[in-house]
Amino acid sequence: MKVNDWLDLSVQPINLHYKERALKRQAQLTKPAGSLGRLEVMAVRLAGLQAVECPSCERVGITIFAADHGVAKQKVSAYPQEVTTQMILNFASGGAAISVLATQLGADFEVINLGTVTPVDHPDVVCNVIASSSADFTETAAMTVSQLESALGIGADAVIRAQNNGVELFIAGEMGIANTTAASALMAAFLNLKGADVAGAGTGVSDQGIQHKAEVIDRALILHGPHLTAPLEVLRRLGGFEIAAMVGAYLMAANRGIAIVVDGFISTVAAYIAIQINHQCKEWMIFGHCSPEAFHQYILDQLEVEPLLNLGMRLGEGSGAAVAVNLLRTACELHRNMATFADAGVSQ
Ligand SMILES: Cc1cc2ncn([C@H]3O[C@H](COP(=O)(O)O)[C@@H](O)[C@H]3O)c2cc1C
Ligand SMILES: O=C(O)c1cccnc1
Repeated sequence: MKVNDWLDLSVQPINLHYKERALKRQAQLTKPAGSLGRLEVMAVRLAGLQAVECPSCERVGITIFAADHGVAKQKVSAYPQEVTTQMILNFASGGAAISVLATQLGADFEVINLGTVTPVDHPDVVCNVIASSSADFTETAAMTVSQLESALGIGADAVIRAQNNGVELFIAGEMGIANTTAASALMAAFLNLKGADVAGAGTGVSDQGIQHKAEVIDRALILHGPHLTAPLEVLRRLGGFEIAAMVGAYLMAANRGIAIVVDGFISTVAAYIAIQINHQCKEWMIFGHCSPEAFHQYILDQLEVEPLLNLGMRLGEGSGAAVAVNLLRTACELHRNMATFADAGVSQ
């Protein structure tokens, strides 16, 4: 798909009939009205998304999009660039946090390498290499138009595969050393802010390191300034392959009608971009958690969404979203299995 085709991708409407039926069911369950709080809200929302009275979150699909960033050479991360490749191998061999969480959830788990400086060779890693890295956006655009199109398409294809495998809930995770700098730069461009407003600790850089990140972002904003207008052009200039793949995945999930659980800071920036392209796709997004990464809460506020969890998690990989699936499963179990007042002979 060409860049402009992404702007025309439709978003599937929510099924209001099933949402209404789920709401009526909730009213009949043996509890004071509203007493299960957001668990009720989530079950009803999922019913509208899945077009069933009793939704299910048993079939979860987790795809990790991984890529290196040219801006890493500006020393914006607490970790060296080769960690991207090392973690890809760790995802595939089961040792990463998201690998453990995916196993716990019984999720379909896929790792896609979109381009790393240190090549990856592992039978369980899907290699869709666009280039060895995105370009350093303090010097030039992070991606060419064709690289952006490839990345968006790789994300979308992952969702189509997940749907063909019967996935009910999709999580995009990311890995890419320096990607908090890219995510912060993207938000500065969208919200017309300065580096200092958006830069955070990422993997754990010092206060001085955060100041340096802010300066790197400011340099990029000056370089690309006049061109930072259309959302996909902002993404092309300041993003990265894995962030673009998440945008493509979210847009395709909304088009095909698959509920999404959004993860932390970087994923939320990708969700924000997808929403800038088509506001309706927000309906398909459940925000899993809030990361302590500076500025995550601000974006969630801008989007007027309330994440399910706030556990101080600042890992990425899709990990916060995966933990939130447990709550969604609980919401679905209660909705499906509680007795009604009539069944249990309880006075209403
Ligand atoms: C061992 C390790 C595992 C990770 N898993 C996710 N990230 C997270 O940290 C990176 C972003 O932070 P920054 O912008 O500071 O580089 C991303 O790759 C993100 O997913 C990790 C980072 C490390 C070091
Ligand atoms: O919130 C996140 O997703 C995050 C924060 C810091 C580093 N990596 C990921």
